[in-house]
Amino acid sequence: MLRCVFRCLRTNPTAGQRGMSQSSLAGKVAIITASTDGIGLAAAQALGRRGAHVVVSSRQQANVEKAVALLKSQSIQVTGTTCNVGKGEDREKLVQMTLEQCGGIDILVSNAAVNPFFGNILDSTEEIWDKILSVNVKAAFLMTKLVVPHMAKRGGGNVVFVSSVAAYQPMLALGPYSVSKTALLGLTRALAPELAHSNIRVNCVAPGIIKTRFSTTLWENDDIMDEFKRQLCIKRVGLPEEIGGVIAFLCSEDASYITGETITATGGMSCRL
Ligand SMILES: NC(=O)c1ccc[n+]([C@@H]2O[C@H](COP(=O)([O-])OP(=O)(O)OC[C@H]3O[C@@H](n4cnc5c(N)ncnc54)[C@H](O)[C@@H]3O)[C@@H](O)[C@H]2O)c1
Repeated sequence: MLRCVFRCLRTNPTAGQRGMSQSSLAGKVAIITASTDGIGLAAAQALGRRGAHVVVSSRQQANVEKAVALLKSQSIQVTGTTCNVGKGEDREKLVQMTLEQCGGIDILVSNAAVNPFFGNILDSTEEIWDKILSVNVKAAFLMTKLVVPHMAKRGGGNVVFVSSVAAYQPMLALGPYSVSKTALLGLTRALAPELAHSNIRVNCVAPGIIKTRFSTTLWENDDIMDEFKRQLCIKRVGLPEEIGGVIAFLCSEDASYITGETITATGGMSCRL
């Protein structure tokens, strides 16, 4: 047993043992879904600044082109394509293009999400549930399933799901969306033990209220924000880069002993299931 452990340590040295910065992602290839704006774009910037080649995507070609130009202007290695994560052929195209243009896949950040419904949960329809679960949960799993064999070929990798503080305490009028985000906590825990054998870590980040287009109705409303601030230790809305940094940490060797976990980044809101 001990001999096996030592052999393992010899064949899998940590970044520190290899003498490189543990937060460096040089040579890594990272796919980030819905990454032309908001938290996805901030994650691409954080991963790219640490040396990863980032593959950005979203549904609109014009948005992809804009994000690629921005990242290039920041000296980040970047490739872009359109991808609707709800469509199987788009997911496959994204993976195929990454393999052809970047030679492999080391990181997946599953960030895309929709929320087409505000209201009492009992007023939500089957169509709404299908849409929310399909994009927010099923596509996250199916993207993971597609990239895992390619990560395994490279000797390991990292998957990060983007959940929400709403996973812990469903937000008023956001019942189905909140439930989809709770499902991602479960998906993280279900995948981590299976993928540990392939040296793939699976983690999740649960942001609080972050200033992006997605949450405009929350942070633009003073009454809602006053109520939220009462629950916060850090009395302000979060910024996309404050989540991008957490994602990059989870994908780095600094987090080499972390898997199956969700990191909450909420400005100190209490999060308990
Ligand atoms: N902003 C917040 O306060 C907040 C808080 C907690 C969690 N989140 C989560 O962070 C993630 C990113 O959101 P954001 O706040 O950066 O907003 P955002 O609007 O910039 O990002 C969401 C993106 O998902 C994209 N998207 C939706 N359906 C898609 C599909 N089928 N295929 C591809 N892309 C699709 C949208 O076009 C949009 O660009 C989401 O998962 C969201 O649930 C956001």
